[in-house]
Amino acid sequence: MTPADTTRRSSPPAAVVEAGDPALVVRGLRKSFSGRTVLDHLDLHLASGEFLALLGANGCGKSTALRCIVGLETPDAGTVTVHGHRLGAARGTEPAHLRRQTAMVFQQVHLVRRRSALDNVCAGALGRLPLRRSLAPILFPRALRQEAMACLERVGMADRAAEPAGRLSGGQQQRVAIARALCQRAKIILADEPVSALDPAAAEQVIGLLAGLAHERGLAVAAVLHQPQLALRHADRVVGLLHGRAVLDAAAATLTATDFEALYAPDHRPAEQEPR
Ligand SMILES: Nc1ncnc2c1ncn2[C@@H]1O[C@H](COP(=O)(O)OP(=O)(O)OP(=O)(O)O)[C@@H](O)[C@H]1O
Repeated sequence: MTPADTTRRSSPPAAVVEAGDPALVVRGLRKSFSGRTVLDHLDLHLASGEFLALLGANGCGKSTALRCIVGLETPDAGTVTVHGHRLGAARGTEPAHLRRQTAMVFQQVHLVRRRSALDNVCAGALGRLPLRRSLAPILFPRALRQEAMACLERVGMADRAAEPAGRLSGGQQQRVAIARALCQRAKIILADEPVSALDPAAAEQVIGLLAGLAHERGLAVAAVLHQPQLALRHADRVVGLLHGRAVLDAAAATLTATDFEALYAPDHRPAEQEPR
């Protein structure tokens, strides 16, 4: 099967179409590092209520795509539109409430290990707290603590709220990181390999949780995965990247494991390029 054979442009699920404007639209995203093309006119869209799995071989540009979308990298070209608002290429210029609409969850959870799970979740709201309130956890308002506890409840971690994050298992820490994204009140969650360090049961739980947040809360959720079977079980739609381009974009229900072979075929792995 050639990469072209894997290309399927299908409509998103009916519920997604009814949700109206996509939460996130990426058009023509390009990014090079030292003259080496990593993203090559990448197009991507994500609707509210949709759980999208982003797959592809090591080095095909998945993380770079998410990092460009949230502004951790500056794309060379292309546009990112969040809920109808086009974000600037030089990020940080858009209103803070727009920036907060998108939260990123990483494989490395970036929790403060010695602080409680609850404090870590409260930290998701720092961007909307007055500065003096955000300086010390003891100043977190009561209402915020209640909201953070509700977020922990949603991810099944309320009973560990007082536990230092560093004492939790990898899967539990990942769930706390997702609760922190909820406390940010993000409408879009982008998860970069959220389960790569987890055992199969914990991975299933975390991916099921992300899918649930999309389907039950109407969040737009995209996760980079290295497990096609997880994607097939939980995702509404799968996008496959090859050399920084989306070569597969199809409803998960229409795919089988063989549809992913071209993404991982050795001769299709990113080659060392001559700088352009
Ligand atoms: N800041 C950077 N500077 C230079 N090169 C980078 C930088 N970030 C990423 N790259 C390169 O861009 C390419 C794509 O990296 P990226 O992390 O996006 O791939 P990926 O698809 O997420 O891979 P993996 O599945 O291994 O995490 C790689 O060759 C990587 O070395």
